[in-house]
Amino acid sequence: MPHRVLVTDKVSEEGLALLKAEPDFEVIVRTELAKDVPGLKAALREADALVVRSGTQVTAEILEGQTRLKAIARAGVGVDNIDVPAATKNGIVVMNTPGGNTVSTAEHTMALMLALSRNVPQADASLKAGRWDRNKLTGRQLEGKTLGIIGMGRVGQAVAQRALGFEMRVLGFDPFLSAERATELGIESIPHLHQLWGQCDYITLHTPLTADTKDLINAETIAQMRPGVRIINCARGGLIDPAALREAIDSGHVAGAAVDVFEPEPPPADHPLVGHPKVVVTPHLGASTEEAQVAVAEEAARLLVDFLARGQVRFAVNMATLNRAELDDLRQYLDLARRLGMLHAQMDRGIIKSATLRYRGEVAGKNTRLITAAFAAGWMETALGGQVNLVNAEAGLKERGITLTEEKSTDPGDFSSMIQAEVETDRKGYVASGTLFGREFLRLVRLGPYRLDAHLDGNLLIFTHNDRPGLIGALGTEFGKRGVNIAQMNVGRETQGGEAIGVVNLDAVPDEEALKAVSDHPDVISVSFIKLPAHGELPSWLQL
Ligand SMILES: NC(=O)C1=CN([C@@H]2O[C@H](COP(=O)(O)OP(=O)(O)OC[C@H]3O[C@@H](n4cnc5c(N)ncnc54)[C@H](O)[C@@H]3O)[C@@H](O)[C@H]2O)C=CC1
Ligand SMILES: O=C(O)CCC(=O)C(=O)O
Repeated sequence: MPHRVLVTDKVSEEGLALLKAEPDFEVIVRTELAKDVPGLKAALREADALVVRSGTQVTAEILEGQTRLKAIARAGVGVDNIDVPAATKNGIVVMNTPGGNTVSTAEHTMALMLALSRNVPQADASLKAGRWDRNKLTGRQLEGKTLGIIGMGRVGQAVAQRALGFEMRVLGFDPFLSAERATELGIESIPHLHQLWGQCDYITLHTPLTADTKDLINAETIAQMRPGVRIINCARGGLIDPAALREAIDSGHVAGAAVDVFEPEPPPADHPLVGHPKVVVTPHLGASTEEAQVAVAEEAARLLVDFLARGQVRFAVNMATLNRAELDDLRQYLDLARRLGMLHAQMDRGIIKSATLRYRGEVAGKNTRLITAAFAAGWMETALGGQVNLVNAEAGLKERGITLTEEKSTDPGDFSSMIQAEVETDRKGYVASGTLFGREFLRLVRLGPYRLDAHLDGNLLIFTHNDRPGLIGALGTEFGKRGVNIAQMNVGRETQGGEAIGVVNLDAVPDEEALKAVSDHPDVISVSFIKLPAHGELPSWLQL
């Protein structure tokens, strides 16, 4: 089946051409679905990936129960139009294309700053209306003025460089802006936002919209600003309380504003800022240049080709970056951790509270975060089936209040690599450890207090028992009578004649009667039947 990519916003032809040129890709452009929730939901049931800009709202309702959809590529930076937690919950990777539209957005910010300072839109409108209003339209120079930049990421830094070219004094506020980087850029780093407001002639916003940045510009922060300040927003509409800004412009405290972004988009006709004579507005044009649109569309296309055809994850906002080589290197460990998770899930030892993954030896030097995620995926797979994978497993455990902890030691111990998973429940903790023999064979080497060497695949019958002669033979007879062949058998004990554990790999699933016959044996203490994937059988998220 070809990889089907659905595109619901207008993206440049160059990006679509890259996707269409791939041998096993089918591209369907349906921009009318951007505003059609039931239509989009239905179309996604038949799609492997979705490409959007900011026009499509990808809500939890749309993502719920999507089993074929694997990836969403945002041709742009902001993913606030995508419900990322809902995507994570449904195992969908969300990727964006940072960088491709940085310069365009920074240039648009400068264009708005200049237009605002020199009354360009008002002058244009007045001359076209037949007036020659030279006296009314006197502006201000940027040179020597202080610009405050909130959000010193890609766009913020690009704006800083351009503003320095206009000989402005530039102040930057960003929790991730170090004093060294600020010095390198030639700007001043402001440690606390409250120190920035009163110093600026211009304030420009370049942060994402988050709970912290929502209504960052409000009546209270505006009151701390210098009279005559001008405000520019090319980031997200929700960063400004529009009613508060309008009031401050009307009172003269704020000299004017330039706004490219709104909440919602398009803004309603009675939006407090849109019709105001001292506000310059553009319809979310920051990234709308030929160059930026080609760059982000091509990058989005490359992200999807890399992901769907080559198993490489780049610029994911809800998953650790994983490339093919890393996946190839980690695959056996991921498989081992997943099987340990599946084993724990089926042991039925009370209500799960937490798990600790201990990595020893060579594996401790690998990307254990992913291996832990694979354990979590295996752990929840029995309960949640195919809905769970590397993207959503850890978040799924967190949602359920279960904590995952990692411990690492490069000391190899008895094996060159060992993964130990200890699960704590309301009853007691339980440990299972696994290792790799060669590159291919997954072994269970510890279960509870017992050392073992059991195959970690297929049908496993695990039974604790009194270490007495005759039990193993009796068990073989019971299974033999029912035509269930024993493929492997492994026994572990702490002391001769004490309590012991047996792990039997069976060629077929034993029926209830066979299991009952085993548990009824006077020397058997407990019996668990565990179903693991066959040797070499991988879930789709490990087959990329
Ligand atoms: N108008 C348009 O067409 C475009 C708008 N954008 C928007 O511009 C914004 C910035 O984009 P990029 O620079 O590419 O993103 P970025 O991720 O490179 O930079 C964002 C910066 O904001 C900082 N930040 C987060 N919370 C903050 C807070 N409370 N106070 C101060 N700084 C904070 C982060 O530390 C980060 O350095 C995003 O919201 C993006 O969606 C980006 C491109 C085009
Ligand atoms: O797709 C667009 O033009 C919007 C770009 C944007 O806002 C972003 O990249 O965050």
